[in-house]
Amino acid sequence: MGKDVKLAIFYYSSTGTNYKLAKAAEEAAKETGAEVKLVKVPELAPEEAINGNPAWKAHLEETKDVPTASLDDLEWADAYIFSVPTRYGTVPSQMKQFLDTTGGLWSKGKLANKVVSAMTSASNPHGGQEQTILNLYTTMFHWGAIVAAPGYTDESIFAAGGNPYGTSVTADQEGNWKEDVTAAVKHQAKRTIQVASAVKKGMQ
Ligand SMILES: Cc1cc2nc3c(=O)[nH]c(=O)nc-3n(C[C@H](O)[C@H](O)[C@H](O)COP(=O)(O)O)c2cc1C
Repeated sequence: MGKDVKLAIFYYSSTGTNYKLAKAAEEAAKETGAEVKLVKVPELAPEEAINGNPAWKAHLEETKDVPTASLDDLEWADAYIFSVPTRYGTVPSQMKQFLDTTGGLWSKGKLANKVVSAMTSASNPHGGQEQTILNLYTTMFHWGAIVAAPGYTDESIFAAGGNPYGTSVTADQEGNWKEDVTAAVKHQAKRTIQVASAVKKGMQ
């Protein structure tokens, strides 16, 4: 189903939850036969903030070999999945900084018709997950990308807390998930690829 699709998964994670979400999406995407890249956006926080949180420091060390996102990844892929933690109900500055470097691609129309969806995590069940995903999608609307939100297109979405905008998980301080959202992530990844494949064929 996805053999004709190139997917880039862009994530930011301080303590590992969004890395885990991104990895689950990567696994599902590979099952479709799609060509998949998993990339992290650069860390921007000062050393003292990172060193003050052992989980943050450990996660950065654990993922030091994950390739760093580039504008070429945006141009290369037909479809994107974004995964970011909720920060005061919105997108972390690390991801925003990456998005704010896309003006050159945008002005050449290179981001139009890319198929995208997004995921997030937060500490509280109503901590701003939906808002974060919608804020992320605002940029994608400006790109002329096609947002392939999961809606309620699969049973797994209900078991994952029922966020139709994109999979979200509530995670405690230790990173334990309050809901098992793996099936919803996998459905979302496959659906993003399925829509991307249809768009790509339709545009040819
Ligand atoms: C600066 C900051 C702001 C945050 N804002 C929220 C928030 O508005 N609502 C919420 O429920 N959790 C909030 N959190 C918690 C994170 O969303 C949560 O720890 C996230 O799941 C971590 O993801 P990660 O492990 O991928 O970094 C915040 C955390 C930080 C450090």
